[in-house]
Amino acid sequence: MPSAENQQQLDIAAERAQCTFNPALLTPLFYGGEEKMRQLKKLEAMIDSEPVFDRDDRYFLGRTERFKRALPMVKRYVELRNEHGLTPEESAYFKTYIDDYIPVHLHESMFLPVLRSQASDEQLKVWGPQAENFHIIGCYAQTELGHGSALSRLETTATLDIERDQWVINSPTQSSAKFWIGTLGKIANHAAVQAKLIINGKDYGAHPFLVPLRSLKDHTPLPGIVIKDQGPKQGAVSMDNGYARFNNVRIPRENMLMRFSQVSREGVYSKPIHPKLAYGGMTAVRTTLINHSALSMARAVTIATRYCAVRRQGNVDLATDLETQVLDYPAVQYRILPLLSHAFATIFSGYWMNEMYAEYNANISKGDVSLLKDVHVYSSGLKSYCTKLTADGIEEARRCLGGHGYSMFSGMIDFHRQFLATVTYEGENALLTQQVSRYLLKLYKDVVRNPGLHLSPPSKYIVSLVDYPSFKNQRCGARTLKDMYRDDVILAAFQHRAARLIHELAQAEKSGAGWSDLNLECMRLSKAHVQYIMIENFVNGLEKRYNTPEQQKLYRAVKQVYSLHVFYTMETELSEFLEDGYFSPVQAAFVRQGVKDSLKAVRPNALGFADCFGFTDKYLNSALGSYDGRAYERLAEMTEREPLNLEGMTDASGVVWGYDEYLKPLIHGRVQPYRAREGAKL
Ligand SMILES: Cc1cc2nc3c(=O)[nH]c(=O)nc-3n(C[C@H](O)[C@H](O)[C@H](O)COP(=O)(O)OP(=O)(O)OC[C@H]3O[C@@H](n4cnc5c(N)ncnc54)[C@H](O)[C@@H]3O)c2cc1C
Repeated sequence: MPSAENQQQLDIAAERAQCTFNPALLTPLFYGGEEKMRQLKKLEAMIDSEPVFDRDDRYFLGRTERFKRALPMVKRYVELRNEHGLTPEESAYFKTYIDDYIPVHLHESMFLPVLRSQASDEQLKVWGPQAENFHIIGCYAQTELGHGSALSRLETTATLDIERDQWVINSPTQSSAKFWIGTLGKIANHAAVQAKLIINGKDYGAHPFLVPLRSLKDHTPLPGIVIKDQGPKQGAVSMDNGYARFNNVRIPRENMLMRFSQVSREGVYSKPIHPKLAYGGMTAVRTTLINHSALSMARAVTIATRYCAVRRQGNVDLATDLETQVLDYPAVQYRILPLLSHAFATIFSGYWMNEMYAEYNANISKGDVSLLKDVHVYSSGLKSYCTKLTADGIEEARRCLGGHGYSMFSGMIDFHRQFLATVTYEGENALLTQQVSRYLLKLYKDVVRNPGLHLSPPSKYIVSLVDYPSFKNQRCGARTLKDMYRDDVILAAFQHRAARLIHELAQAEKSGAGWSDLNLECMRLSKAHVQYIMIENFVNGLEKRYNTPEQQKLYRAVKQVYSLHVFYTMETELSEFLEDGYFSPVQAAFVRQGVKDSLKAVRPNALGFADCFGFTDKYLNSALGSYDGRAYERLAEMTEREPLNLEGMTDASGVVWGYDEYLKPLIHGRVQPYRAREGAKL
């Protein structure tokens, strides 16, 4: 009988042997295609060979140490980027792979996109090269202590001094201090500051201004600016999120970012062609957060699947005397395998969103804003849904690891803490659902007025509401469980549910409810609409990429994951399919059976799917989720590096620091014995 350690290797090998497809064929999907994958894998090898990015002792470090480690990483990252001429995409991947939120992250992910999209061509000519080369290191300063989501209530002001041709930046109150600004606390020397633009006492609302923060000569904060790191946080440990207040800080008029709105030398304001253009940078980041969600979910699934395949616990097989692999318990499968299906659903929607964003970007440079609303709404809806799904999913996957999931060595905790902030930044998730719903509601009203109105494909289903009496009588056509697997049946069900929720929101509004009273309706509707889009993107993406005769094995395997995603999502939202009679109780039972059948179908390939994401062991940094399945050995190896076990905290004979002073007196009875207080009951 093999030892538990050897059994783990046997188990992982047996899991690989039963996979019906070659996982390596799927890996390019998660890296943007074959060619890109090759490049990115080369990049990973380069990073792994650089000691400065070593992560072996990361879990033992506190905030100050992590920040100190991050600074050499920043310098080396920029050196390598320049030396190898990394593209923006490769640079972004570089920072993903080092897996620490280094303090210049926001310079490239937020400040530069804002600069590129909001500065005029002339401004970009001057600032662009300086920022690209990290002479200017920037941050994006929108949020204030008092207001984040309510942009119209920001208090920081930029008042035009026409005579001196300057803006005067002020934070008049404590609540107007900029807060939460990544890269601001210690590193940035410039900020793109959102401030209320004021000319001759007239407030034109928030606009972006380029404000120098620190001297380019010696990095000292400039006069009139109080600037600090804001303190410890749940995650983003190495990032210097910061606080800043401005007291009559003067910048040239030309430091207003003037691509979309301008102010002339005479103080004349010209407004943008579309008010939402000022927040273009946020849309770009929301789009990238969809792919980031997919990869983060995939990471959690990789660790959880591998560990649950080698962890044996409970029921014993009398023939082999082996306990059951925990991945064979339906209750474990039900918590892990749907997460795998969500990772696939999210990556397909990420590609869909990337394409839409690229088209929008190309159009906008020609002054065509026709895609702006779709891009804004779909990036908001998907960001809101996918980041929540992933934040919750990682935690669920961690819990599936039992006690060892609570150890940092599981590799689940550090990256999860970092991920958690995505539900809040770039638009608080619950609030984003209002924007999606408002848009759908408007489309509905427009299409009722004009049934011939052109609707973009993801919202075409709204037309079905025009003939409401017949919409009301729509019913799901599935007669058997097999019917329930049909794409037309599935899509019709999700379309009907979303359309019904639009109608209900419209009715609630008509009956006089204020917008604030409709928060829950908005959350429900946005989720329903996004779930529909994700399923449509999943099925389309799969057909587009893998439906050739040579790829049949792959196609069949991923199609089972697709079915799991569909049935699991339907089951989670079952009441919304049942409440207007669209599903019958029999069809609801089909859905539940579909979940069970899909779990069974996906189970043999679970490890193949975990492998297909292509994560390196270095990146996962997990004792439990490494490729070779040696979970117990790695867990024990990692404890060797725990500082409490090392010299300084434990002496050569194994005795802990402080023993003589604090423990010996207790153990040797040199502390007065316990005596109960008089009258106290024990
Ligand atoms: C790690 C991290 C990094 C960040 N980096 C940056 C950065 O670099 N630059 C920057 O400018 N900002 C940054 N932020 C700030 C972030 O963008 C804001 O925290 C976010 O926009 C939410 O705003 P808030 O904190 O004011 O929350 P609030 O708006 O106060 O929200 C609090 C609660 O109230 C609810 N709520 C608020 N308004 C409504 C409403 N009208 N209807 C219904 N519910 C409502 C919200 O849903 C939420 O649950 C960062 C935040 C974090 C956590």
